[in-house]
Amino acid sequence: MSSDTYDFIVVGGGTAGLVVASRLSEDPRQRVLVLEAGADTNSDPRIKIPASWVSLQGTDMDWGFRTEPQPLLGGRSIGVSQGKILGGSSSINAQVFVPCNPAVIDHWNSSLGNSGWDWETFSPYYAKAYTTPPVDDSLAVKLGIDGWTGHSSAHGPLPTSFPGNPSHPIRKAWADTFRANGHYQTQDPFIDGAQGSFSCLATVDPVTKERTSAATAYYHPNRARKNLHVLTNATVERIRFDGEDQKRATGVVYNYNGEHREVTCSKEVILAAGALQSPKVLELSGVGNTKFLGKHGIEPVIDLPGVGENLFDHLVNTTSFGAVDDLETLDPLILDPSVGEQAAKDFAERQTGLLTSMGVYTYAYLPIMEHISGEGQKRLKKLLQDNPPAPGDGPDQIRAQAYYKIAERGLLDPKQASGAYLSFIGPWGGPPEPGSRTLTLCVMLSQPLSRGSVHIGSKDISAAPIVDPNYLSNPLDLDLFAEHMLYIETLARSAPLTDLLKHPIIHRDPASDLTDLETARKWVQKNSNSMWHLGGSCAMLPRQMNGVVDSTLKVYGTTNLRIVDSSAIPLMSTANLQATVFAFAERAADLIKEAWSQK
Ligand SMILES: Cc1cc2nc3c(=O)[nH]c(=O)nc-3n(C[C@H](O)[C@H](O)[C@H](O)COP(=O)(O)OP(=O)(O)OC[C@H]3O[C@@H](n4cnc5c(N)ncnc54)[C@H](O)[C@@H]3O)c2cc1C
Repeated sequence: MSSDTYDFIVVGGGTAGLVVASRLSEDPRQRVLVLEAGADTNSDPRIKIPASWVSLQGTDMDWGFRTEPQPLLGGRSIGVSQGKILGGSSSINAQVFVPCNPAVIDHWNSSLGNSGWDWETFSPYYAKAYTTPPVDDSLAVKLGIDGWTGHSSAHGPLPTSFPGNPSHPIRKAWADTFRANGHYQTQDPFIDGAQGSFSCLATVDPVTKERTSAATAYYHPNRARKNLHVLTNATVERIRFDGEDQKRATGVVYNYNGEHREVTCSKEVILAAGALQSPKVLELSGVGNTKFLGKHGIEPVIDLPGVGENLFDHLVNTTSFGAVDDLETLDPLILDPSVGEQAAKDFAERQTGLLTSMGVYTYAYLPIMEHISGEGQKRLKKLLQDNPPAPGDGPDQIRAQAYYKIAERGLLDPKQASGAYLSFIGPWGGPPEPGSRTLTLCVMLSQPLSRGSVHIGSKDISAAPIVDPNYLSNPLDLDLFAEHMLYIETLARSAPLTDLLKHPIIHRDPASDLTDLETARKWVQKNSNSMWHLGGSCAMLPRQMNGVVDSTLKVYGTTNLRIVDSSAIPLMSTANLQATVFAFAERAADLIKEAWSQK
């Protein structure tokens, strides 16, 4: 297809971009162009093999961004990887596929003013995106999901599976430990993922055992469509507009192999460059805080002070324990080249073995209030009361007040998850110890109150954005996180999970032996890192809260520019983000189709 005018131009062929492009191009009359800065290197074995995900960071398939030094993380600047490849971050991520808690999605509507975005409307879009793997009764017992009263039945393009060794003892031990303490999830979390433990799905094909992604599931099967054109190695520099009060996006300027090109659209420009670069494309196009743009010599087109603000992320922290000698873990894969060779052979010839595992099998969404003393509960409540948002009726204050109310109602509620726990069968963040096995327990702070920003540092398209998530800047976040980390110590001593660990318990890093709140706070600051779940930087919020897109995902002040990726998500997911991004993009595609079928 050679045409310089398309109906739709999608900026960024990542997770959300490819979902939307594939759905819009189902109608052969719609001509859809996707411009992606990365290449289609999805056949690289490092992408395909589930266990290789860690080795992708820092390669040319990762934008390799880092944060500004974070004062509350001891001044560390930490890595915030983002996929630079067709498929975006879904092609380099850790492949965990878990849903958000329904109460969080309901807040998008009830507390954040996005009419029509609640669990009832949104949850069918998870099912539209992925396919559930077949599970018979005996497999359900091994996976620890035999107590589920309901299983989701989804038939979307994205194949998923319970990855790695289905009989791995962590699954049953995890399920039985949480059954014993009353926090076992009683049905598939995609049906009503309230809280509790579960064996998690992964974007790993149940047959080939290879990674699945937006590229393999949404683009590759449809690449023969004559009306879908995907151009890789094409970096969008800015969006062009015309019109007076309401701006119309007329097309984009992009760089292809060093050459500046332009392409126009008759219907919409759809921005899907991810949480760190959708704001960048807007700012380079003159959409953002006018005063800030002026400082960089960019002529303002639309004054939208919310662009690049409200950035959120999940911090993750871990404790690695010495595991019993016969536990299957990833340590030998890293330590012993002969194990690596055998694993490669098993994977290639039989699609079995250690390489089929990304290392994460189990999750638990837990409320902290149930696990701490009355004194601890009082202290957390007081911290919340002592750190209210700034008073006032400016848009930033109204937004901060809305998030604070959500925290008041949810974060300290014993029925709602404030942390997401997971196990990793190997060392996380450090090298393995020769001759020993490791089991790591990890926590993400589900709903931090701290917010940061991401902005351009200059007009130069090739310059990295300035990323400042402002981690732990709200004092409640630090203490909540520290309390969750302390609970890891309780879990490590709870049967039958504790039977998988060596006794007396060995903490791989002595500083992770958390005895009280103060040691836990120190460990949180020293050892927390990004879980790469960035979002919120072009949030779907009312304009009175400095939102960037309305509830149809249209950028304020424009007639035909939408944002469909993680940057538009207004309140972060309970745990990992990709399932929610896939569902969000599926809904976005329906909204766009609806809008144009009415015209
Ligand atoms: C290392 C890592 C591990 C993760 N692990 C998990 C996990 O296990 N489970 C989970 O649920 N989530 C995980 N995530 C998060 C999840 O993958 C992301 O939240 C989600 O994929 C983001 O989707 P997106 O569409 O917003 O952005 P992306 O998928 O990142 O897509 C943005 C695309 O836009 C392109 N682009 C950017 N700028 C331009 C431009 N100017 N012109 C053209 N193209 C451009 C990028 O190259 C990219 O392809 C992980 C993320 C990372 C990075």
